[in-house]
Amino acid sequence: MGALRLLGAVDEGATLDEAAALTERLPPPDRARARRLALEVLRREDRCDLLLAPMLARRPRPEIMRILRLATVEMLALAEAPHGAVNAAVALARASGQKGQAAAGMVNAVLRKVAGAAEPWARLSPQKLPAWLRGPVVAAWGEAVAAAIEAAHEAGAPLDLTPKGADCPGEALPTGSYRLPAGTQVSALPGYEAGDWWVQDAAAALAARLLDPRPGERIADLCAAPGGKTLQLAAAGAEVTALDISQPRLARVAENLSRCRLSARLVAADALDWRPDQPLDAVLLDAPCSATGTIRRHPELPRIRDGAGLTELTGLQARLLDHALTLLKPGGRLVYATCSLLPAEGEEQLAAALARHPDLTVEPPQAPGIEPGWITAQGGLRLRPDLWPERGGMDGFFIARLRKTAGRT
Ligand SMILES: C[S@@+](CC[C@H](N)C(=O)[O-])C[C@H]1O[C@@H](n2cnc3c(N)ncnc32)[C@H](O)[C@@H]1O
Repeated sequence: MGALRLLGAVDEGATLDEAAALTERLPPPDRARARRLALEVLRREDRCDLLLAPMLARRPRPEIMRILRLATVEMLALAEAPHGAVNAAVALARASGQKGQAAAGMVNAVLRKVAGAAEPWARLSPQKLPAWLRGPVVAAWGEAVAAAIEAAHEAGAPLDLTPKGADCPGEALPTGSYRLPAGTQVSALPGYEAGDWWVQDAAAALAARLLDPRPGERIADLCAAPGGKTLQLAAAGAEVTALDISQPRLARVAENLSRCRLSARLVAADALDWRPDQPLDAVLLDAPCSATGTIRRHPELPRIRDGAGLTELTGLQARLLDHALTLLKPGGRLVYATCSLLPAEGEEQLAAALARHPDLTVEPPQAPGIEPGWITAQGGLRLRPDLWPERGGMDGFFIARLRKTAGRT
């Protein structure tokens, strides 16, 4: 029932995080299962619809369609017992208002067919990216990479941790993050209370690693919330100013710093209006973006976004980058990052910044575990969900380390 509420809210345009209040009253294990099921369905909606279409005389109303998809995913993707999934779906259909009684018979008949459809299900391809995103991805890396990204999106994301010091649960990754299976209960892991680590995707953790913060350096994290990168900078001993335009989101940075027993100066402000008292050694600019690199964790994103507003976003990214450069001392360094699969927010931003600022140079990404194939011709780092397939992938990111070589950029 909880998963259906979440899926209904996404159909209305909400993100899963925004819809979370709908399951707030459920006991924690039920709430976790509702979210997990909703994620698994959202990763396979198109696949469900393709399988179901020939089994349906006509497309049922949205609520019944959601019940059918949920039971299909339970049986065919999660290998749950058919009789339990079918009975639960029939009960949900019955409970769904006056027309539910009539729909219950159809739901029962269709799901019995679905239970025997493992072979056609396995032949269906993973859900395609929406056209506004697929076009630029295919143009940049080709059809095979787009298909591999789609497969990675369907597979979902493991849980990655960044260690504060040496101790961290999970399997060590070459880049310094630690990996645990998806669905691991974070608060039950050793070191949670002590703040020995924090949750952060392995790709996201590379932005601060490329900046290579040193003890005592004055560094600003200009778009800091919820704070994963601020924690990395503070753990390295830098004197960090963590800035975010959103006060509520900045409160999450404060919580995360407090759990990990780290400190930073917090500033709620528009980065475009902010200046430090003295020029900075380094700036981390993890700019607001389409977040299309995080679809493994937010599979509803392609459903509720249509690519509108991208021009405004890329304009803001360029203005933030230009402003960030003015905050650096001569010779200072800046890492620009976006969790995006769109070259317009990554490779093209870097090219445009280099054209606008002749005394800006790109420094090759240097950090343990970086593979040569991830480095672009211009010296940026292009990370995609289809990389590390044998390890469980990573989020999509573009990261570039820049050096301001002279006084003026
Ligand atoms: C990609 S998220 C940052 C994630 C963060 N760096 C981390 O690692 O946890 C982008 C952040 O930029 C903030 N933001 C957007 N526009 C901003 C602006 N003009 N000035 C400062 N922060 C801004 C948003 O509130 C959001 O928290």
